Amino acid sequence: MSLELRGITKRFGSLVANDGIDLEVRPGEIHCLLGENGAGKSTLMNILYGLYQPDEGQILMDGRELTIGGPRDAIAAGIGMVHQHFMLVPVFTVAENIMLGDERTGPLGWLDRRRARRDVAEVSARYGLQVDPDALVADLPVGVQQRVEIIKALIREARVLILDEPTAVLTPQETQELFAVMRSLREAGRSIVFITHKLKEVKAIADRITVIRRGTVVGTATPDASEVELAGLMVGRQVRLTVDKEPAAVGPDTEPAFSVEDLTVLDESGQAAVDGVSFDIRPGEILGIAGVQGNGQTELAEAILGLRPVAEGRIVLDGADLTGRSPRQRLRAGVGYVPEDRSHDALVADSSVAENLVLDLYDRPPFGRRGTMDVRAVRENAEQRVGEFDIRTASIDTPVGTLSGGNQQKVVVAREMSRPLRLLVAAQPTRGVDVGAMEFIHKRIVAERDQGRPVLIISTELDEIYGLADRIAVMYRGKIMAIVPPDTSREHIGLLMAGAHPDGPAVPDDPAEATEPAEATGADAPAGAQDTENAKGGDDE
Ligand SMILES: Nc1ncnc2c1ncn2[C@@H]1O[C@H](COP(=O)(O)OP(=O)(O)OP(=O)(O)O)[C@@H](O)[C@H]1O
Repeated sequence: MSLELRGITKRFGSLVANDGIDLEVRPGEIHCLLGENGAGKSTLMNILYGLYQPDEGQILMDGRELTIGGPRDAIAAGIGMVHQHFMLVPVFTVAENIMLGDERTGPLGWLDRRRARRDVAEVSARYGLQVDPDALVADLPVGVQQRVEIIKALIREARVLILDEPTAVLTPQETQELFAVMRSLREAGRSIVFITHKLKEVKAIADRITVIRRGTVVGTATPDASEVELAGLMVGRQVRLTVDKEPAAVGPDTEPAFSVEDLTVLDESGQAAVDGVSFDIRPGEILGIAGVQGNGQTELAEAILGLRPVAEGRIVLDGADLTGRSPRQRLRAGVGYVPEDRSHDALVADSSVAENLVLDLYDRPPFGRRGTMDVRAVRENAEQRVGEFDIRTASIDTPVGTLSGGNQQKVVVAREMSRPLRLLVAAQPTRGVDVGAMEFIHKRIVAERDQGRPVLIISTELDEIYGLADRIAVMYRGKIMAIVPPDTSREHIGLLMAGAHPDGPAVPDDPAEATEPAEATGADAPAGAQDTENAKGGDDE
């Protein structure tokens, strides 16, 4: 089976999202679609899956033209798609979700259930996609939910599978598991179109690479191209893939500007998601929080912003206790916040780019006064930010929800980093942005630090933590395992992330038995051989 897109053009008003794109997907290949934010990748895939109709162009399967009026036609033609935001019903089981929308299914009778469970078991076994058909989707980690989506597509006999930034929400371990599944699909002769911004992933898994820029194909590459070459092709200029920064200019005796003291935060079920966490950040210093997703980082950030109640402990900025204050008061106190889930927590999809760039600032100078917005000031600000952060949008009046994922992220970062800050808290600050935008955002974060601000970066990307952090705190099961210097080895940090003290036994579940992190690992010790030694020792075990 081979799939061909010929001369695909798609316009949204005056904006040409796809401009005569040709793409050929061969049987049994993993074809990477690479391109800067807003290049038109998702648009092209949405056309292939029937979600958008092209203005021009053809789609051919084995030389025959297809008419794809909607996803139903795409599925019938053997095309499956896994979106970034899953389309699963959380209160249903895996098997029930598989049955939904399947034309063979009646009113969810037991015969259908039995068949769905059998289908899941069969596809799971064939491609190494382990899933319990009776599990409730709501109880499954993101990586497993994604697997359910893949199984759903495979049961509908997808021969071409579209994966649009599937790894953006996965842990490194889950990414490796996904890659294993992708390889077994390739071996079985299925084709995969894979979109990602992570060049290491492209090199690890792609058979062929097509690069798109501003709606047109600008080149193709093979996985032996270097990351620098791929980055250059993507954005059309040289990109620095490492963060350029001097060590922090703060002495160990500098008074902290921001402190979290013995903080405990509960999750929805009343368990301690953040469990007695303490740390300080000095002015002009970046503290990076490393950890596998789901170890309390989200709750920590939300508590700092006042979006989640604090059960115990204090949050102090420049000597003022923020603990009891509302989120609005904290933002006004100079806390900048880039949340991990931008569409949920940071943007109003139907409001314009310009409005989103002043979301909580519109009623005070310089953007307004006593509840009234100064439209001219808001527009001027938007024009400036759009230029400065290279936000690709048809205009500043465009609803932010129609921007590409990476450009939505740039709107959030632009807003949060363009006001007078006394603390910056950024969770997954570069999620979904291209290498060029990543370089820029990293530079801005370092500039914020260099102006004397305390900065808290939460990231599941260890490369990002290493690139930015002056000290690294590792979180595991709601606790900080240790705070270590930035030249600590990956092995050492990896062990801490997995809950093991590199020079001791795993952390006991009973907090009463837990050793103080500082004692256990020499946290806060100056950078040096000791930690590397520990790491090696731990690795050998
Ligand atoms: N429904 C829509 N209405 C208006 N404009 C749209 C719509 N969907 C996409 N666009 C525009 O089309 C262009 C291409 O967007 P697309 O989402 O395809 O980019 P992308 O390459 O997937 O980017 P990213 O890497 O940021 O996800 C963008 O300028 C976007 O704003």
